[in-house]
Amino acid sequence: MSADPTPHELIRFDNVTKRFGDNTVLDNLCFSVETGKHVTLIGPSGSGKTTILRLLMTLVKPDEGVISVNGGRLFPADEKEVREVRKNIGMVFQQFNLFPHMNVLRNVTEAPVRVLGMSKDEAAERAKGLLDLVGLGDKQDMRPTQLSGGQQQRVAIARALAMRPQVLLLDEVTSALDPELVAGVLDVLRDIARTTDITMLCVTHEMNFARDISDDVLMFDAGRVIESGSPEKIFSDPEHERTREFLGAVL
Ligand SMILES: Nc1ncnc2c1ncn2[C@@H]1O[C@H](COP(=O)(O)OP(=O)(O)OP(=O)(O)O)[C@@H](O)[C@H]1O
Repeated sequence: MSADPTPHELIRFDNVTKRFGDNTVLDNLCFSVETGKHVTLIGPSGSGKTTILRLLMTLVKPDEGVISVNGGRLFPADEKEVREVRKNIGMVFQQFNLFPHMNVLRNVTEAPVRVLGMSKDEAAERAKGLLDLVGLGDKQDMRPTQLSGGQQQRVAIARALAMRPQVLLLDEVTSALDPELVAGVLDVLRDIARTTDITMLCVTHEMNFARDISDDVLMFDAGRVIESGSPEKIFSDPEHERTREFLGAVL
């Protein structure tokens, strides 16, 4: 298989292997995500889903293989190329990791001003639009500690979007939230999926959410994609025994 992405492929993993010591977490993994699509990774705990997102954020490096994003290389690549390619990628983590000493508006404007060189006025104007989008237009002067976990996570979503990424990585973004706060965050993400053209790659245990927003669902097991398809196909008529077992346990 050629390691060059086609024009429609925003993300491409070619024979990517990642080991932690003796533990082969990703095993010659191949998959791609087309521009504008919403793709969800599902699978048992420890199957390597979060590791995929961490590779895309360059928080860890693969041992072998090629990772491409938007036609550029993340691996193997020199630092300059990695910096350029990384600008296409935003991520929301389980923990919101907001800057506690900055108010909500500044949390959203800080990176566009510092990293993209955006003027403070332009960054503030865009941030206000994004805070409206996540339902927090009236909270811009608050500190993160004055907000609920769900509100903090919505600020983290606005902060990721403020960098104008082409792809948004979502790593179990509701798993640290109290149950009553989950729906508000997922509704915001559903809106973003519906109203923007951003590409999304999600790891989630929220199967109804996955069913709602996904164009494609990839089922992982032991570091490989064992089955992929539309949510209708994967959730209603899975082919693989491991997928049936997994869905039987979580649905
Ligand atoms: N920094 C690390 N050092 C050592 N082992 C690691 C590290 N990060 C992940 N692992 C191991 O890699 C495997 C895959 O982890 P990963 O977090 O990608 O799985 P996951 O599918 O996202 O699981 P979960 O659904 O529980 O979050 C696990 O066995 C984990 O212990």
